[in-house]
Amino acid sequence: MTVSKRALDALMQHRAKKPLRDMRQVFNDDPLRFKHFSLSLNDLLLDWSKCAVTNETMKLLRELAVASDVTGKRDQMFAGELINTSEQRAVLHIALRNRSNRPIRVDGKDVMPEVNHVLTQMRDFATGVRSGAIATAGGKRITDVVNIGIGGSDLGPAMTVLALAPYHDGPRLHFVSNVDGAHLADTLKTLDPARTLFLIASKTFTTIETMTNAHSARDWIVKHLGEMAVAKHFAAISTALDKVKAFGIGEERTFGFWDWVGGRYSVWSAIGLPLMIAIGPENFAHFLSGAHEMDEHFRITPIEQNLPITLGLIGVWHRNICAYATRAVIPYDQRLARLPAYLQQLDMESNGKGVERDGTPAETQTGPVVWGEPGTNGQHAFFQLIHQGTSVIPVEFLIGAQSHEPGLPIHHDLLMANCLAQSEALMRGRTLAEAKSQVLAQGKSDAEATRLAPHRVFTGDRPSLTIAYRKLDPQTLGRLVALYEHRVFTEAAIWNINAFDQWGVELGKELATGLLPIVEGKEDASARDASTQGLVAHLRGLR
Ligand SMILES: O=P(O)(O)OC[C@H]1O[C@](O)(CO)[C@@H](O)[C@@H]1O
Repeated sequence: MTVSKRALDALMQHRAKKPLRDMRQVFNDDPLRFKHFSLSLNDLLLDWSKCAVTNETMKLLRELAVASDVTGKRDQMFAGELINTSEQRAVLHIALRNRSNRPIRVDGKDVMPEVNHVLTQMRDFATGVRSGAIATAGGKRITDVVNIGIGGSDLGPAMTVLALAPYHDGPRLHFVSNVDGAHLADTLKTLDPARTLFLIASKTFTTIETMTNAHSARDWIVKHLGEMAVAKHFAAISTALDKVKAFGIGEERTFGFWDWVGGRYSVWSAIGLPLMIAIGPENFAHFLSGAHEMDEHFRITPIEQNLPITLGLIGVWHRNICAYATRAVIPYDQRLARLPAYLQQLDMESNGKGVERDGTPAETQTGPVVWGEPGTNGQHAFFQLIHQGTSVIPVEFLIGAQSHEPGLPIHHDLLMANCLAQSEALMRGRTLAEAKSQVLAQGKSDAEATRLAPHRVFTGDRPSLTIAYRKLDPQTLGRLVALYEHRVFTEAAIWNINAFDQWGVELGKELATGLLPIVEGKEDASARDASTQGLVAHLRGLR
């Protein structure tokens, strides 16, 4: 048995002793509970006091972190070691926001000069587009920028552009990701080709969705403005510079990055160009600084005070010890509406793994299902199940103290009150006796109250944690995203899995390639399974 397995077993035995039963009582007994189970980095606070953990739990979780060598693995990442072992790659998104400029080496070579070079190239381009100095083929100002990409080449910029809408003073941004022609068609309908710039974002420049959308966008420009216009209406972001060239995009409009940047960790690279165009280079630099601040915290802070490590340990507690299969991320911040989708890729593509780093089957459960929607909307949809359903779902609330809407103060007060009320309700619950007296207070008979009360019982003791910050500004967003990245890292380190490959997306891609000629009617489906054959026949019959 490995050391970390032993540490997990110790946690299992600890929980079997039911260290905490009634969270209401726990809070009554310990007025300092919030103080003991919260941490902060400047104004960013993590409160996990409403999770069913004790000092002993935290001690055992920290021992698990030590047994799993979380800090040793973290140091390997920061040192540029090839920790993505199935692809023999370093993992250095932290270099992209290394505002200290401390040398970071891969194979002995400092990557910072290249990182800074691309940042300068991005800044010049973004400034030119924003000021009008970089214009379209007809000399017109660019009013609309369309990012064509998918996965990490879409979610990062799309999530952050929405999150930082109050700082958006550049051209309008649009995001096309789905190969469904509806996505591109609906976007193009709103645009003037003479004023539109396309950014083709693809790490590999081979992703079928992106390349199909890119070619269709190219056809649209050629149809309206002619072949010569392509050079002025396209730019590319990729690690595959030869493929970009073959597409017809010039070197001066190509923004590179490197194989040590994973797609889902790439918003800090040139993939963040749409964000920089939207909010300007200075605000983009604040976004990077926020992440760098979290990196430094993660890199040097002891486990006990380390926010990402603590968040990861709580994740492991819920996933492995309490056996909760999912976790919900509920930002009480409408502009973080795409954060759950972003975190789904970050978390589930990183930690949805069935084998350990050496290829042997994982010894424990790995990544949970991550899902969510902004509050308060979620309250009127799925919160019923979170409060009274038969599955326990740990919730992660995010809330800012200040909004960007000073003219609507009551809205933010209501938002905060709702966020706090939800976590309180999950923790406190409502007993049968309380439910019954509530019904009685409404003037119902005792018999009626006895009949209705069970429907109004909330078991309580449902775990949630809250991440609170001053305001969703670029710096804060940078900190938040980096916090979640390092949380995913911490969990992967404990599960001993490689968080930086994604072989699980390959099979579907390969089969789609084989199915295309069948869907097109160029090949027959007889070699496929009966279900696939039946579906092909049905769909083709309806065409
Ligand atoms: O940027 P690319 O190479 O087009 O890839 C897009 C996405 O596809 C994946 O490789 C698989 O879904 C993601 O990891 C990546 O973010």
